[in-house]
Amino acid sequence: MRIAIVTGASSGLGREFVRQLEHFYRELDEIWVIARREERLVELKKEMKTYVRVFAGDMEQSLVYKQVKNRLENQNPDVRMLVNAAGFGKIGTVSDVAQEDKNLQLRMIDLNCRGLTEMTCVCLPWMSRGSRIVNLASAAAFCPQSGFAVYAATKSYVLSFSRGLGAELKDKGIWVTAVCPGPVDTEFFQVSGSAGSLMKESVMAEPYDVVRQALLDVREKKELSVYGAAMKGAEAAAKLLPHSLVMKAMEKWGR
Ligand SMILES: NC(=O)C1=CN([C@@H]2O[C@H](COP(=O)(O)OP(=O)(O)OC[C@H]3O[C@@H](n4cnc5c(N)ncnc54)[C@H](OP(=O)(O)O)[C@@H]3O)[C@@H](O)[C@H]2O)C=CC1
Ligand SMILES: N[C@@H](C=O)C(=O)O
Repeated sequence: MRIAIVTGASSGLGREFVRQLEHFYRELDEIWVIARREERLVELKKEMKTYVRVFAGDMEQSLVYKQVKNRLENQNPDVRMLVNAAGFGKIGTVSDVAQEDKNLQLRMIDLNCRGLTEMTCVCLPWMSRGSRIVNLASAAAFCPQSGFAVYAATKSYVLSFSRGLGAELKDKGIWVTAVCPGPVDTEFFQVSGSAGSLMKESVMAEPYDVVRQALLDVREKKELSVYGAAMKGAEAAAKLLPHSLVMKAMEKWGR
């Protein structure tokens, strides 16, 4: 049995991956979806032609990883693709965010870094030649960001982890792609707080376009998927210019 597993499938980019996977990978027998909001996952299941198996659980807790692992052990499927999309951010200085909720940034690190790593480790034994791992990093991974410091750091982790893991798995024929979008019009900003800058609003992308580009890049075994000219420019700027300069520009126009 060939399956794909998608975390963060109840909204935004994760949900869009599930929708488009059906068209990109017609040979899939099942898609396993993970998020806390079960009713959203059930809605998604109803609209899909492919069988969707729902795992409703909090990836900050251990139970859902055990449930996925048990199911993998029982069914012994071939995991053709893992999409790690579950994640969140919070706009604000480190001390402001901590004052509002002292655990929030620690939870962010837990989900964005530990959760993504744990789900990858759970799935890896069931992956084989040609399987893909797709990790949702962000353009925020390219350079530190004041006013979004913990989030940007978690996404740098995701980018670095994806590259290192990709190098480890190359000989096994398992390909890892880090997806690094700029702002995308999802519920992300309801959680993080408003994007609130003209610059961000002007480059806001649609989930459909970002995911379509990502799946094309995944097909081509690209290490990185960066959607749109603006974010390609941001990636180049972060490579070529001192980060202190990029950070100043971001502070002036970015938020
Ligand atoms: N939108 C943007 O501008 C960008 C987003 N990204 C990244 O893309 C990924 C997807 O974000 P996006 O789709 O935009 O945002 P959404 O807020 O729309 O989706 C986030 C998803 O993560 C799930 N999630 C959140 N917390 C948990 C948890 N504790 N356990 C299980 N699932 C959880 C949510 O499901 P539920 O609440 O039901 O649990 C939801 O399905 C994130 O990693 C984000 O950092 C990267 C660049 C840009
Ligand atoms: N890229 C977005 C988050 O990851 C943002 O710029 O807010």
